[in-house]
Amino acid sequence: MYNPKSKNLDIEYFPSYHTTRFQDQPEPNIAVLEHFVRLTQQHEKDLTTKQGISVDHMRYGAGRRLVDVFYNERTPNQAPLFVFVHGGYWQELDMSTSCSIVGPLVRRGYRVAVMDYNLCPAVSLETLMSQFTDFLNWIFDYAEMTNVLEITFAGHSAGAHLLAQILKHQDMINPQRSKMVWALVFLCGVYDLRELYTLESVNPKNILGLNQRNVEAVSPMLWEYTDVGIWSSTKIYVVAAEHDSTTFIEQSRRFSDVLKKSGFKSSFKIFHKYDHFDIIEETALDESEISKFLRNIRIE
Ligand SMILES: N[C@@H](CC(=O)c1ccccc1NC=O)C(=O)O
Repeated sequence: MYNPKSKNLDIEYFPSYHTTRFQDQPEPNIAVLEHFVRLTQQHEKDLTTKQGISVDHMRYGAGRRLVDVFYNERTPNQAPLFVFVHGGYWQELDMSTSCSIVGPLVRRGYRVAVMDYNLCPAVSLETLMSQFTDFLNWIFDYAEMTNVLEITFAGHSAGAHLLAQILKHQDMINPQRSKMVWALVFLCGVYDLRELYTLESVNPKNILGLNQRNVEAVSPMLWEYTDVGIWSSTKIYVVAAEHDSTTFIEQSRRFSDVLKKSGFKSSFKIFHKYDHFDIIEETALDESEISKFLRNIRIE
């Protein structure tokens, strides 16, 4: 559907097969994932032990519904808030691998919230999505309570998919809230799950709980967006990595088109040289291309 030339959808939907790194290893796809987990866990440890960053542990619900908020002694009271939603195909990864983005943003004056969520199959994808909208409510309440004036949200991969719900729930996001949202950054996401849910590799034993009837309702590419006007001051960036599959890159391109046609201020961008994983790993480096992009959003 998104890559007419593909003969193997399992490969199209497995980001680790598309890295160009670790080619000297017997299985580069396994090596890239191991490296990602090791490096991002180190990033998380370094924040508090080496970088003088403090963290408040909070929760928006039971189980894994956690929010960690990071700041340092120079963080202003009304600091802009940056919220990160991790990926892992709704079934893997957690807070310990999701804090790479924190350091450079805290050093630039942001308060950074990293959220975690209950994973499939403990919950179905539909339940996870509804718990994610509870999180959105929670974070806007938190922002209002702490006098935050400006929020940017970023989601990676499955986290970008979850984040797309912010554009749909007009009942919850009133104009006062949408005006606070400076930017939405969708990194390397999937927005149409119709091909993906049929794949045993991505959705083993249907742990996502999807079928032909509910798959469209969980596919942001297929949603109808109304009340777009309340988002007129929010910039939307749909970002893909050069070394992601054609399917992933095309999903991002088409999702940005859908948003633009619906009336949002969306732009599509391919980040050269990055793959699905180092685009996140390098958010930990103050001078990487992805870090420069993220901090320039505010002054663009
Ligand atoms: N098992 C997958 C891993 C994966 O999809 C993934 C890993 C880290 C962060 C995001 C991911 N994908 C989507 O959410 C793979 O081998 O590509």
